[in-house]
Parts: sequence; structure tokens; C-alpha cells
Amino acid sequence: MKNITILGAGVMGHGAAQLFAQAGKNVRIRARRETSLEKARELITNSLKIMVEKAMLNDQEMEQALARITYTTDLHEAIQNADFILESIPEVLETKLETYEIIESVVSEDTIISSNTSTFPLKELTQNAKHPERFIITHFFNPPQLVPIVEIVKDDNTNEDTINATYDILKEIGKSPVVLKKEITGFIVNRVQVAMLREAFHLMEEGVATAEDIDTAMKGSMGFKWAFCGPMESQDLAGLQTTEAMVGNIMQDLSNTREVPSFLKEMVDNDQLGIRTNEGFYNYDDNGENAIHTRDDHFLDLLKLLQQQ
Ligand SMILES: NC(=O)C1=CN([C@@H]2O[C@H](COP(=O)(O)OP(=O)(O)OC[C@H]3O[C@@H](n4cnc5c(N)ncnc54)[C@H](O)[C@@H]3O)[C@@H](O)[C@H]2O)C=CC1
Ligand SMILES: O=C(O)[C@@H](O)C(=O)[C@H](O)[C@@H](O)CO
Repeated sequence: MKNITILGAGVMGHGAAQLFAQAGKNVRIRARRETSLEKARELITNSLKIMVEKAMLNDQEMEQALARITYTTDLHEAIQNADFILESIPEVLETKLETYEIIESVVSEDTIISSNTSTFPLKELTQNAKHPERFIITHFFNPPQLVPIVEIVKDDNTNEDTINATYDILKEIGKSPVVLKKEITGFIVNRVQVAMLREAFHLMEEGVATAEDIDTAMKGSMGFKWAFCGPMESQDLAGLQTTEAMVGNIMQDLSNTREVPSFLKEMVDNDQLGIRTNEGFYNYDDNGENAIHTRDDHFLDLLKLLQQQ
């Protein structure tokens, strides 16, 4: 597969475009506004520059990757002759369904349509599809150009060819796909992440810890361990009798709320959206430019270590 289309040029779309372009693919990226495309071009350039600074790419490879990306606001132009489409537009089911309807009216039956959804099961995404067999979920993690894993989610309708071709292209661009055995809302990682966030939010609401305390505690403990020793491996190394005691003593005391915390709703209502508005759990004055640079600098060091394994 050579022609890749990325729909949406936001947090995920621009990184995915960069990733496919670095792997030699012809990439078209589509956003509704020129300003979003300009921002995406700037973010991609900055991300490639950090890779050059860290000698993971040379100047020529950076220029070649940039030259492989075409930017457009025209949806029809973006999807024409695409082999593989990665939909990375907002997590709003109606918006995704409307977009799939347009895509299916334009592209050939061979085009694979994948979604970067963080939550929706494939059944919901394909409820109106003419050809559900060529739909699949490829859940990349932020930043997609650096995080190694992609969750692949299929359902009973998904064609084996779609699964195999998706798996192969993800391997080809350097990712390690994990194929879920059956579909479930939120897949593996976001279910575990949300379970963890539920408890972290509870600790904040109870006044046990601040957002900063939680980040410090998690980065220096589970964050330190998990890149090389997963949560299940860690239990074997600890001794499962201790795991049993820990789970038994703590589980009964954990938050079991099914509600989004009110403080989070208030933050969103007050436009405290994180780097997008310079205000979130922390404050920023540059729309997160420094935070992204520092994050990517560290992630590239970690990626180098993982690639040596
Ligand atoms: N932000 C994250 O960390 C992650 C997000 N995802 C998923 O990726 C998808 C995209 O998320 P983000 O990149 O964070 O979103 P975003 O809001 O940063 O970017 C969305 C893009 O879609 C465009 N867009 C907005 N409304 C649209 C519409 N009605 N039709 C077509 N395009 C429209 C926007 O202009 C923008 O280019 C979502 O499904 C999200 O759940 C997956 C993994 C991580
Ligand atoms: O961390 C990620 O990239 C993923 O778990 C996601 O899908 C989420 O949307 C996440 O970024 C929001 O916390």
C-alpha cells in the first residue's frame, strides 16, 4: 500500500502523517481549515527536527519525509485513489459516521478504512457501512510517530485480508501491532488507563494528592517500570501471594463511580483544555510547545533504548 490518507490534522493526525511519510508512503492529510494544516505542517517539521537533532534521521531524510506529504482541505481530493485511510477526526460518533458515508461513496471497495478512535467499538462505527468488511480500528497512541504500539480492533465482519494488510502496513512503518481477540469499548489500554484515572481523580477529590503529586508518584514508579516490565510481569517478579494481598486489601476501597468527575466537566466547560488553551492541570504560555519538545526528546531516548532490546 503506497497511498495513505489521514483525515484530521489535529493532535493525532499530524503525527500519523509524519509517521507514514517517514516510512516512504505518499501521504495526503486533510483538515477542514487551512490554519489547521499550517499548524500540522509546523508540528511535523518540529518533530522531524528533534529527530535530526538526536541523530535518528538526517537532513535529507527529513526533507524527503516532508516532501511526501500533501495538505488539502478538500475531502474528495484527499481520499481519491487512497489505499489506506486513517480517520483521525474528533471522538464524536455522528461526525465519524457522516465522514464514512462520504468516503464510501468515493473510494473503491479495496480501500481500507481505519479509525483512530480511542473508545468506540467497530460495530458502532460500521453501523451504516456498505462494506463493513474493509473497516478496522487502528488505535495509535499520542504521539503516534513515537509510541511503538498500535491496537488493532476487528469484529466478526472484518475481512481477513483487511486485518492482514493492516497488520503488515503497521509493521512496515515500524509499529508493533497488538490485535485484540474480541472487540470491547476502549480496547485494552484505554480501559486500563480510565480505571487508573478514575482512581487518580478520586485521590484528587479526596484531597489525598494533587495532580502534580500523582504525576510525580506515577512517573517514578509504574512509569519507570512499565516500558520494560509490564504490569503482569511485575506481579510475577513481586510474588503473586503479595499481589493477592494487595488486590484484596485495596480493591474494596477503590472508587467505583460511573460518573465523569464534576471538576473535570467544569474544567472543560471553563475552556481549561490543556495545551490547546494554555490551561489544564498545569499552565502553559506557548500552547505546549516546550512541553511537546521535552516530551519528544525523552520519548526518543526511550525509543532508542527499546530498539536496542
Ligand atoms: N488526543 C489523543 O491523545 C488521542 C486521540 N485519539 C483519537 O484520535 C481521534 C482524533 O483525536 P485528536 O487528534 O486528539 O483530535 P483533534 O481535535 O486534535 O483533531 C481533530 C481534527 O479533525 C478535524 N475536524 C473537526 N471536526 C471535524 C469534522 N466535523 N469533520 C472532519 N474533520 C473534523 C479538526 O479540524 C482536526 O484537524 C479521535 O478519535 C481520538 O479519540 C487516539 C489516541 C490518542
Ligand atoms: O494516551 C493515548 O494516546 C490514548 O490512550 C488515547 O487514546 C487517549 O485519547 C488519551 O490520549 C486521552 O487521555
